[in-house]
Amino acid sequence: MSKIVLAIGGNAIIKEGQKGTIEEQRQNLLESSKPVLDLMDQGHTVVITHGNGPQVGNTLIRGEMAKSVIPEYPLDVYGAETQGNIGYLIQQIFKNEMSARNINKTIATVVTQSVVDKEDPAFQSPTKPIGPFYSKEDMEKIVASDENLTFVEDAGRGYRRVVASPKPVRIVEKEAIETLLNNGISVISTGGGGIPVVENDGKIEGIEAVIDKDFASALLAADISADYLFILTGVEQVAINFGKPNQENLLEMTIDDALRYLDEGQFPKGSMGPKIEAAILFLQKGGKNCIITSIDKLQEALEGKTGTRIVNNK
Ligand SMILES: Nc1ncnc2c1ncn2[C@@H]1O[C@H](COP(=O)(O)OP(=O)(O)O)[C@@H](O)[C@H]1O
Ligand SMILES: NC(=O)OP(=O)(O)O
Repeated sequence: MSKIVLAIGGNAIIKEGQKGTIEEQRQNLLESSKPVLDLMDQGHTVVITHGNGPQVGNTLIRGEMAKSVIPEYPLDVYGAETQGNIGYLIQQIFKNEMSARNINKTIATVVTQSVVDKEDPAFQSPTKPIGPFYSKEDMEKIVASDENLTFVEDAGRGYRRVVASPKPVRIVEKEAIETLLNNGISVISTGGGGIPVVENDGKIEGIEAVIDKDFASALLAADISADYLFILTGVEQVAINFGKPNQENLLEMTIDDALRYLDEGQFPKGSMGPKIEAAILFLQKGGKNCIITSIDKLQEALEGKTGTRIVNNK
């Protein structure tokens, strides 16, 4: 049986066009839970990590809009809020579904911190899209009212606010996660890439950013010697010439292929790019199997029938 890290995108929990109500998120997570429960049922050890881009952006807006009556919090604390919120939904849905399917397992969420380098150049140039998608017109109105805000066009889906996204260098709760796994407990962790923290004089403290959950998941998967890292997103396979008439879906890609396609601009920075870079990171840290696919194709991808497997050079 395998140890499998499953990284679920924030955009799979709040889908394009949805407002992000709790009912919508519950329904999306319930649908996502079924293929994951199948893996647990087969005896695999599962770690679920998840994105928080839409959720942390919404929480930030909530804080900004309410600031005349209650204090605003820093972005790392909002990240922690989303870990609790999403972890709660996932563990409740999984617990209920496990009971219904007679899967005798325990699942728990670990509030997880990821150490970043305070000198990371990413603090000087925000790249991580968070929160809702805006039309160009609405985005321009927001920028006119607050010129400190930066937006980018996100993979043809509209404009989103961007914040700094430094690279994770260490998962603080790694040992706690391993201990739970070694005792047969399924774990939800590293939500939103982990709460960003920096080390100062031997102490850790929060810093305002949103970490890419695919990088943090790759780091965690390597740290715990996972057999598989699955990066689960909105497409069944990675493609070259994505969205064009000559689109070609890829079943397998070596590190060298991936680097060449990245150079060619086949994988945009705000969407597929970080996933490919995270896959390379996992392999370079000794990982063997990284597969990018959609959650409904999990089983077929594990069997090698679909998904895109990123592999070491041959
Ligand atoms: N070359 C590509 N191949 C496949 N999908 C791509 C490619 N380039 C961009 N995409 C888009 O990137 C999306 C994944 O990024 P995103 O939605 O930001 O991730 P997440 O699922 O983590 O929220 C895919 O669903 C697809 O729409
Ligand atoms: N933190 C993070 O990577 O979130 P998304 O997957 O929602 O972009």
